[in-house]
Amino acid sequence: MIIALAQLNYHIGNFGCNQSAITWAIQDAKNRGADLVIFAELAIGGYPAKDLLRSGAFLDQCEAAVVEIAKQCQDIACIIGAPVRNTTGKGKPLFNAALFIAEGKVQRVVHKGLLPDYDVFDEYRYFQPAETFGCIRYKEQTIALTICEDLWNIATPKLYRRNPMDALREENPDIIINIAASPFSYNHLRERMAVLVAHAQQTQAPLLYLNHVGAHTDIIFDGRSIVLDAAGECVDMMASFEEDLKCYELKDGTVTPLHETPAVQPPLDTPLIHQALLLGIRDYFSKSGFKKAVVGLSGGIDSAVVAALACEALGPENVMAVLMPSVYSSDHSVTDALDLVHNTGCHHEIIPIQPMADAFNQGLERSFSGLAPDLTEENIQARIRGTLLMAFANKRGYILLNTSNKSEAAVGYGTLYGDMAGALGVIGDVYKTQVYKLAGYINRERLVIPEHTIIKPPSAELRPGQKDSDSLPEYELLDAVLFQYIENEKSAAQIIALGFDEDLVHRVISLVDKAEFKRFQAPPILRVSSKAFGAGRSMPLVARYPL
Ligand SMILES: Nc1ncnc2c1ncn2[C@@H]1O[C@H](COP(=O)(O)OP(=O)(O)OC[C@H]2O[C@@H]([n+]3cccc(C(=O)O)c3)[C@H](O)[C@@H]2O)[C@@H](O)[C@H]1O
Ligand SMILES: Nc1ncnc2c1ncn2[C@@H]1O[C@H](COP(=O)(O)OP(=O)(O)OP(=O)(O)O)[C@@H](O)[C@H]1O
Ligand SMILES: NC(=O)CC[C@H](N)C(=O)O
Repeated sequence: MIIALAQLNYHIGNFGCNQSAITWAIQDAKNRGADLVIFAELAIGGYPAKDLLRSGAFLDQCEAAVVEIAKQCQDIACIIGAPVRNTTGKGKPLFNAALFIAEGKVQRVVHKGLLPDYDVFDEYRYFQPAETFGCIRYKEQTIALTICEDLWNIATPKLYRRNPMDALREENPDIIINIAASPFSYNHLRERMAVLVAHAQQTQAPLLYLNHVGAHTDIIFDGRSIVLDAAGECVDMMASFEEDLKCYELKDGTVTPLHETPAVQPPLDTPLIHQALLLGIRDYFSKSGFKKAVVGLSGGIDSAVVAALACEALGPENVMAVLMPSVYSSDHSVTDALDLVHNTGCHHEIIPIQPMADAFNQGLERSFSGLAPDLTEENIQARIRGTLLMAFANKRGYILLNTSNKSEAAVGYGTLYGDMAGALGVIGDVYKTQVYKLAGYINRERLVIPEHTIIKPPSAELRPGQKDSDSLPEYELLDAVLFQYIENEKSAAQIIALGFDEDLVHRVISLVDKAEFKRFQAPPILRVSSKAFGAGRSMPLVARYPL
């Protein structure tokens, strides 16, 4: 049996576009002699379709799409993920299903048993879990057909009481197929491979794992679909962050790629994050119908990295950098920013903000008489910049890219309605220390991020001689504590037990907790870690904590 894996970039709710891609893949698989073509979890409709799954019209379109696909599956079979209405009258209104289509109609509907509701996942909101599990048969092969999380109950401690593979293994499957929607995070890939290898080895059967590729606002799918042999050895890995279609022959319990398979090197974190952010920016723009971006360029590292990524993702001709010096801006603020403009080839404008800051301060003079200048006036500068950038967005149809990094977002080091403005947080899940690594990687072949931008001490330049280190611990230390608190979800006591200074840990945790109100108003952030701010870290806003 020849099996094609179609790793596609879907557009949530864009049925026309998804249908064309699926039709093309079915045709391509047929041309290559495939007997079966496989598409990802909830390929019909897209993942995560969220509350669109509550719309009858959306579900009708999903059903219509399945009918169209079935018509194309006369001389080829197909497995595809789709939401399916629950007609049992019990439980949630939908199943998250894998449809097995052959001879022009849906032959079997397999329901997902384990529904993730942690981190960014919210499947119990919509779907009823499967109660029973059984293999499907096709061309004399017994296939354990599973849907993403169905394979994930092997961690200790176990997340669920059931393990669908325990039932499926009793039928001695010839192959395990897993259709997935497994979002990228740089620290998720090893875990994913370990889960798949364990199943191939336990079942002693080859495993075909098919993932989505493409970004949907914050969530980025990396593709990297995986083929394992019955010993759990990796036979092939499909393209990273790109669409791909590959064919494999399944014969006598062995799966053989029908193409050259170059050796796969274990990927490094920084190049992966770089690729993920490019795809995140590109898909946000293309799927929302925008072409051009605007960025406030300060001469600092964060805006330089965001501007460089935007130039690479969208083309420098589609990026406008706005330089907005104030009286507190150093000379190098403008010269470093101009160097980046020169290195990337993007457009730029220089708008000094002092006249506007003076006008604000004069306007407030009477109201604030007798009160010493403080953060208020500093924040006015950040808000003038935010206002000007949004004016560019409004007048010229640009999208404003936000430049806050994860360290700042964590401790609330940013001004509401000022530098926190923007449609998409490009590096909001990248700690400051990782931003430097990203800058080094962007410069790997030629100088893009100016050398001086990289070596100078970070500063908000909102008052004379200001440095980030005046108000924050050194970033190496700050990021190490933040990682333990946010990604590893450790308590203050546990972090202190790791050897960090007690006062520092309490201070950092208190800053993080107190800044929840800011993150509620922040733009969506491209998720590249296992714990990003946004949907995957849900905290109460009005509450008394730390506990
Ligand atoms: N729990 C709560 N729920 C809802 N709102 C709450 C709140 N607590 C305070 N607030 C409101 O928020 C206001 C304070 O927030 P906000 O106005 O943003 O200002 P604030 O946090 O006081 O100051 C901004 C901070 O960000 C730093 N910054 C600014 C710009 C750029 C950079 C950089 O280098 O990246 C750093 C700056 O140095 C300063 O430390 C309060 O006046 C209050 O109105
Ligand atoms: N002089 C400026 N000209 C243009 N934009 C600015 C300027 N100063 C700040 N910004 C915008 O506000 C954001 C916050 O910048 P700020 O300099 O306060 O600290 P930062 O977070 O360290 O960022 P960066 O490393 O980009 O300077 C910047 O990333 C930039 O988008
Ligand atoms: N769609 C899913 O079931 C995804 C959950 C899974 N554990 C993953 O991230 O790979």
